[in-house]
Amino acid sequence: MRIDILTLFPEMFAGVLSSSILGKAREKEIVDFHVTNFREFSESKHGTVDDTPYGGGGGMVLKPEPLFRAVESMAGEKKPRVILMCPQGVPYNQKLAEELAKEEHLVFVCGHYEGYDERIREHLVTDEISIGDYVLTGGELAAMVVIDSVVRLQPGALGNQTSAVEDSFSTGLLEYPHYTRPAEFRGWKVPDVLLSGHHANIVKWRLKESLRRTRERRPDLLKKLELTAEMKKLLAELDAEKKI
Ligand SMILES: NC(=O)c1ccc(NCc2cccc(O)c2)nc1
Repeated sequence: MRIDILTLFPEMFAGVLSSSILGKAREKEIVDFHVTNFREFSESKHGTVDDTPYGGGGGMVLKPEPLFRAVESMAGEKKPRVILMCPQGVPYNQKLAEELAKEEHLVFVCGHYEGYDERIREHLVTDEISIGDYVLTGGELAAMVVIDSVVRLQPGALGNQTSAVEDSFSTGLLEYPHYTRPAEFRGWKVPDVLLSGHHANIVKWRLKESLRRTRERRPDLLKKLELTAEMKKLLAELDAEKKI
């Protein structure tokens, strides 16, 4: 997978793209990152990339031509998904991460709050994505969030220890509680079932705890789920426990 990032602050990406899972994915050639300062594509000798808005008003607007030239310089044989990170975008979630993870080439456009010339939205960008209802100084941090969640889904990215399949959200439920050694820490014990070695009971306990946690913290997620018979049975058990 090739990922291009268009930004005025390329230095922001150095650490993130060379650390941890993203760094390893790059070394394993699972992903090929290219960070470009789109100021290099400005036609003016001063590298101007924004200008005052037609119709007056404060702030500056990002000019279309540097971004159009930058994207056109990197388009390969297939037209890439050109993603604009902005608060007005489609709310990002794991489902969209899984969709983007299937793409061969993604281009992220990271702009700053001044705003974008509408022709960028209308004729260059294929997707507008928001990572949440809040405003950041620029699209860079939002792009890093999307890139992280997409690259970790690439085959081979997580190594064989972990798998993205059991993640929260991939099952549609929140994760069950995790424990590791010691079996008792300051008097706080690991649930016996996890020490029992009884695999079927452990699987059942984990599903029940995921259901408990999801029902408590994110009932909205539970509503969206197609409940299996097993899940309905466990939810009924949780209800019965609550009544005791
Ligand atoms: N929630 C987000 O994904 C998000 C994305 C970007 C951003 N800031 C840059 C920007 C870019 C464009 C318009 C605009 O209004 C702000 N802030 C928040």
